[in-house]
Amino acid sequence: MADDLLAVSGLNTYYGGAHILSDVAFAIGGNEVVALLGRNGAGKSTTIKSVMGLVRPRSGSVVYQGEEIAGDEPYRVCRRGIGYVPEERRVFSELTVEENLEVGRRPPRADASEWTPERLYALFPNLAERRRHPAGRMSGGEQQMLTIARTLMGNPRLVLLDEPSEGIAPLIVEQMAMVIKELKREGLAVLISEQNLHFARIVSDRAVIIEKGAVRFTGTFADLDANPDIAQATLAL
Ligand SMILES: Nc1ncnc2c1ncn2[C@@H]1O[C@H](COP(=O)(O)OP(=O)(O)OP(=O)(O)O)[C@@H](O)[C@H]1O
Repeated sequence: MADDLLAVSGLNTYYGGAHILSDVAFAIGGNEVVALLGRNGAGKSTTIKSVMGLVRPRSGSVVYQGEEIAGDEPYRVCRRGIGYVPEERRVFSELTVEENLEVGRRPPRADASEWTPERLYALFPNLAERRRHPAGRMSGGEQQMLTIARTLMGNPRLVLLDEPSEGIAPLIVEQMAMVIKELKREGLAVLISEQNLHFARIVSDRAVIIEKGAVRFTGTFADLDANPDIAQATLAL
């Protein structure tokens, strides 16, 4: 659609000779939260990495704000306004929380209010308390929060979150859900890869289910509930 912020189509990605993504297609509207669901190894991370330019798709199209970006270098994709939070939390463990945030700082966008450390501390109170602590001493969930906050310091228009709730304490998962809802209120678009259907349902507008590297379902959670066989067959429930 013309008003899609991101439109992926016919995406085929290989690791060596292994054909991982087969004609993957989906779109994200300008202020939409879309959940990319699928079992372990379904191809969620590979899809996100293909959008981000971290793996180069062999064929297909990734159109962002009307421009083809498939195969662009990751730093170029980032400069266009796409923020990426990888599955493995990568904080600079020797640096403090506030120093980690500074590492992510990029110029503000003309059409949105700038993310500052103070705004981020309001959104992530745990980080505020630990702003002068080395990031490596925080819990896994707090490090995940810091990775998201650092990505927001880059003032992205679209955020790609790879399995943000994985291995995180329930209380932090709840905070994460609040954060994603806040990003939507701020006008951002979010693509979130998840195995946790419950979490995805709380935070997302729509679901895209991927199985063995191919999209099996695209629709709302109401559509998904109306077809319980799909979730049963494609998700680890
Ligand atoms: N660097 C790599 N080299 C070769 N094969 C890979 C590589 N990374 C992933 N794969 C394979 O590609 C397939 C898709 O993996 P991917 O990480 O995209 O899945 P996923 O849906 O994100 O699952 P997970 O929950 O495990 O992250 C899997 O079969 C995986 O083993």
